[in-house]
Order: sequence, then structure tokens, then C-alpha cells
Amino acid sequence: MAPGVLVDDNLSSRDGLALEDTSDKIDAINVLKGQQKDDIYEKSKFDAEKDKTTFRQYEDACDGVKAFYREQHIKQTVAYNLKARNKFLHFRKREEMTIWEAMEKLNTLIDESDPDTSLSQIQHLLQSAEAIRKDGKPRWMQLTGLIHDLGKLLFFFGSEGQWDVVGDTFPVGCAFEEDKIVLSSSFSENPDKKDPIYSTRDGIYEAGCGLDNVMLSWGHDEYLYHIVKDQSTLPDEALAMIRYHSFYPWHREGAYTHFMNEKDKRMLDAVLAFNPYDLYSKSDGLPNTEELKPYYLELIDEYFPQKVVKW
Ligand SMILES: O[C@H]1[C@H](O)[C@@H](O)[C@H](O)[C@@H](O)[C@H]1O
Ligand SMILES: [Fe+2]
Ligand SMILES: [Fe+2]
Repeated sequence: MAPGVLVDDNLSSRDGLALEDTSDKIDAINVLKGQQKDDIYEKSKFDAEKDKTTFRQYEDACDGVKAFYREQHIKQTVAYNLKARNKFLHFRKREEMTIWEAMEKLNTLIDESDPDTSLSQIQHLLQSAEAIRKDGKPRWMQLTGLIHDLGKLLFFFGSEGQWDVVGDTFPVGCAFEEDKIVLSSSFSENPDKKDPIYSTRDGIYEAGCGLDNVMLSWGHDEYLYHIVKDQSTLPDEALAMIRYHSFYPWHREGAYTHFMNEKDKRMLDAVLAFNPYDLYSKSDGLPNTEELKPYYLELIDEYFPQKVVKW
């Protein structure tokens, strides 16, 4: 095992940015860190009228969704995770695109893991952002809604399929908490389940080590988290909303809490504040992309000052 890989990927965080970037950018980050944080925890008015029992019904899902999770739960291993990190975060020649161009590129992907929407990704992103905006949440959170699934671009950058792009996430390198993970029966065929270390509760980690140090199954959350951490001025809460939004075993089912540290307790609140806008906005009306575009272009520029993103 190479713990250095983990530390490099996850802990460089704001330090890297602070060392390399302009003082304007650092000022912007510091201002953001202190402001507009509490507004996000105020109980959401948005999901009060939703019938939550109709979402995430995996046992009743179509065969495609079941086949997706079967494949994902067999193939997400520590070995694959390390390989994917190297490939997608370190070795690839990155494409340059603005956020809006990325949204348009992603638009042809229909997510095979999702039992709740068959809308295109741009519509899902705008639905999430609009729900956050209508609920009066801060601008940085609206932008987080707009971009949170852009990591699915991995599908066009040489992923092995959808199993390493979409779907819920869970840690690798320690025992799978199968009763807290959807459609988990195929974990029995995951080779890591027989590994003498990876099959233990703490595996390659330590209790209380902090989720920053835990490798989550590879997919759109982790990939986008790194891009946004390195190339935007969005605050830590936004980074957590992105990195953990598919980590339902943790934020909804209470699994893997033994790895949490103090920071994770705060981040969990942020992720929970974000979740309704991601999940329950899927039943909202269709957003008018052209009408909304000018508002969001301005918002993107506010937090991605260099405009073009290296994907
Ligand atoms: O099917 C969905 C979809 O892929 C989402 O983007 C992801 O965040 C969810 O966790 C997942 O269950
Ligand atoms: Fe997602
Ligand atoms: Fe989403």
C-alpha cells in the first residue's frame, strides 16, 4: 500500500493553492471561509412537500440499475482505485474547457445507475442549482449544485464503463459495510473481500483518521473534487458537498463513522444540507437552459477566475 498517494491527493488542499496562487485569490478564499456558512444549515423549505418514499427504491429498480451495481460492487477495488487516480489525476493530458462547455459535453450521458431520473445531465444540474437558488441559499452553494455532477465527464475521458463514473460510493481498503450499501449482494465477488487487511473494519486506515485519508470508490465525486479544489475558490463546504454527495452509506445510513474526525462532523452537516437539492429536485419541472444561462455564466466566473478549466 502506498499511503503517500492518499496524502498527496487529499491533503494538499488549500495549501497548494495558497502557495502557488495570487494573493487576490487567497483573500477571496478567506472571505468566503468566514461568510455565508450558516445560511446553508437552515432547514430547507424546498423538500418539505416532496414524497420522499418514491426516491431511491433500488429493490424495485429496473434490471439496468441492478446490473450496474452488480458490476460496480465487483470491480471497485483498491488496485483499481490507485490505477484510476494515477490515470485521471496525474498522467492524462488534460482537456481545456469552460464549465459551461463541460455541461454541454456531458449532456449526452444518460446515467445507468439512477432509478429516479432519465433527464439529461444539464437538466439535472440546472434543477439542483435552481432549487438551491429558490431556497435563498448562498451563491457558492448554487454553483456547487450546478457543477456537482460534472465529474461524470470521466465517461468521455477513458473510463472503463459507467461503473467507475456514477452511482453511490463507499470506501475501498476496508470492510464493505454491506448492510448500509444499496444492492450489495455482489460484493461477495469483489476480490478485496478476501484480502486479509482490506476485509477488516479499519483495513488500511485507522479509526478517527478523517475521511480525507480514506479512498472512496473511484467515480465522478472524487474526480471533480480534485479539479474544484485546485482550480476554484469554492469553500471547504462546497468541496465536501462534491466529494461526498454520492456517499449515501455515510451521509444517509450512518456507516463508516469510525473514520470521522472533527472536520468531518462539520462537513457531514454541509453534505446533508446539500442532498435534498440533488435528490428531490429530480421531480421538478424542466429548466429553461437558454434563459438561465446568463445568470449562471456570471456565477461561474465568480469562483473560477481563470475561466478555462483543465479537465
Ligand atoms: O445514481 C446516482 C447518480 O449517479 C448520482 O450522480 C450520484 O451522485 C448518486 O449517488 C447515484 O446514486
Ligand atoms: Fe452525482
Ligand atoms: Fe446529482
